[in-house]
Amino acid sequence: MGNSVGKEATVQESVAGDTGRPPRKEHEATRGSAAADERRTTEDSPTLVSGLRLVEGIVDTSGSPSEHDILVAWIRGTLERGRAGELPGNTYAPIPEKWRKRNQSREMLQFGTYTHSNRVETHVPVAPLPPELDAVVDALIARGALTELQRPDSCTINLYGPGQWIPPHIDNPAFDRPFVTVSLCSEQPMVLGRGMVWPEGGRGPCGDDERLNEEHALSLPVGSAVVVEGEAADEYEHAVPPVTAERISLTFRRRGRPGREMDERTERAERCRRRCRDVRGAIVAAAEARAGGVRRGFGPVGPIGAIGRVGPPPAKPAGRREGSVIKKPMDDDAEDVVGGGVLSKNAAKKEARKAAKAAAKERARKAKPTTTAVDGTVFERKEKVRSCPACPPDLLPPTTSDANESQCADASCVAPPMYGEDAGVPVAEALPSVERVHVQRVYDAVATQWHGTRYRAWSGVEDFVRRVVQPGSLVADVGCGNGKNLPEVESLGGFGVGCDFSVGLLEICAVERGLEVFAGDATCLPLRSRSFDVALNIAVLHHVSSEPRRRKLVTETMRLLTVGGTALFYAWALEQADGGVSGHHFESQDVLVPFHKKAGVQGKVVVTGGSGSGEKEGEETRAGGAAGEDDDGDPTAPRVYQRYCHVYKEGELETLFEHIKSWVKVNRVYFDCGNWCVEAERIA
Ligand SMILES: O=C(O)CCC(=O)C(=O)O
Ligand SMILES: [Fe+2]
Repeated sequence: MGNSVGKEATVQESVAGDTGRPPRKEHEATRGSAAADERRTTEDSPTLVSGLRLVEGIVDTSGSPSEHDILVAWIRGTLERGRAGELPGNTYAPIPEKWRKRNQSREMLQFGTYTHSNRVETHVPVAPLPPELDAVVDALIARGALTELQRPDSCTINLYGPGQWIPPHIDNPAFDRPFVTVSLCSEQPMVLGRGMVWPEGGRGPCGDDERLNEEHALSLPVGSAVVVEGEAADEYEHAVPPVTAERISLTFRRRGRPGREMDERTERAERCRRRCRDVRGAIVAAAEARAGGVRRGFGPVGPIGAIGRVGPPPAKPAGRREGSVIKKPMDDDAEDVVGGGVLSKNAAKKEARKAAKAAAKERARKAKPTTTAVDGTVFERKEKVRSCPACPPDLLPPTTSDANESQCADASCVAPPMYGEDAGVPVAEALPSVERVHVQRVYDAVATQWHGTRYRAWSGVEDFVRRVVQPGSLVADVGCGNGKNLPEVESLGGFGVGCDFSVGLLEICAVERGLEVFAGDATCLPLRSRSFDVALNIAVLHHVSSEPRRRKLVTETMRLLTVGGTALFYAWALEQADGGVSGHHFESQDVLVPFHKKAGVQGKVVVTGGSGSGEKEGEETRAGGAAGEDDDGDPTAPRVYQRYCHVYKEGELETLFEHIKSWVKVNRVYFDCGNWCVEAERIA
């Protein structure tokens, strides 16, 4: 779909105001419901919204009938079936009377998830995404509007007749970002703003705070997709002013995992997150400094669209002022709009409260010296203030004595040093060539393809995470790969820090998932002892080529934990059930397992240098072999790579914990989907 479009689609690039770069002339913007002749370009415009991208040509409008015509015919036919009561559940829902009165009476079809007034109602059945909409999703992914990881599971179809509109709202945070709206039938504007109030589809009274009057409009061409994330999704409301001609929009969203709703639990976690940010910052900064590593800020996260402010600010508010809050007429039943009326109303109040608070703070600051804590509390600077007054004690920064601790209660154990590199073994030299050539470089070379098929934590890992991670937990993912274990951690309110030696995979973690990650050797971690509540070591041990290094990896992972903290280890088993998930059969414990890189999949840049035997090995096994900077010209050519694996016999994995038994207890050993697994706890 859309691939055969003759005209080249445009993807807006970042023109975010704070970059200091002038905005590019990319797309015309129109003001609210204004006529097309009032159009201006973004070049006129000093104020920009980040987090918007426009991708044209998703649905092909050429030919007769075009893809567009066929899709529209299918939507109209489906609507008829809905009106006739032939669709399951609330796939078609009758229009609420209040909406009809305000000419908000656009009709809707919903697939995958039912929402009403912006509330997600999972108990109400609707039809799943049909193949006709799957095809649009495929086109969105093929064109890079979304990644496979962001594949939507829900779609709301809005059918607007002339004069119909959708009021300002913020899409429910239970839906992941980005979400995407595809436009059909006629080109109409979408307007973004803060504190917008549109009681009758036109602009209503706003506060006299300039920011509350901010509005930006983006014209949405037929067949295009607008991709909404970041500020555009969560800081700004969006709305569709009364349309001038029939319009159909398809809004594709992906329902986040439970816990994404703005419920009490999320807010509590958010408060804790703010308080603990300095603790986390210190740990990650230490890791970054020591590893010279890769973490958030790796680069711009894809092109960020932006549109300009259009036209002068609207007239002063017609509402009456009560204190610092503007009372607006016409917003009594605002919660009946698509959902955003509530948010609009609240946003205005919130902004006014915020302004008053900021002014009070400023007065207080001028009056006497103060310190502002991370949770926003302002303290008079009489005595030294701890920045984390209500934090659980185990989340406070380690004290000096902790920093100097001897790592192990029992001198006979292998006492882990404070930082791995304190052992005096530089990481690059310590990495055996077989691991460099047949593990690190292979993952670098196949990272994109690898990521495409492994985007979610294994269910056993997810169960463990759900059991042990609490809001505010610090979680180390040692050998984090493409970061698939950490989103669950974050959705539970935990803070994840990942480490891997494949920069190709880390780039995916940082750029696609926005995770905190750094590059390093998992047997030699630049992280402080006893600073993490939970550690994950998933599918790492089977890539370690000697028993001393396997023990070291186990020690290093356990060293990070606070006393009472737990870690989960997964490693491939020699014993694979026939037809098991991995589909592997191993002849011996130390094996090279082929990975077939498909044609057209670009490998990541390999950054590892070195001139050890590893490179030679890479050349020797070239035909079916290793990956490295010695790859021949075409990085998109199909190729078979060999990954080194040591697969574990029953009973072997737990032996790796024996040398640290005075401070580590193995609580559970089990088999899961072709892996031997250990849950271990730091007890001293
Ligand atoms: O119709 C549109 O363009 C926007 C639809 C929308 O915002 C929604 O359904 O949440
Ligand atoms: Fe929306």
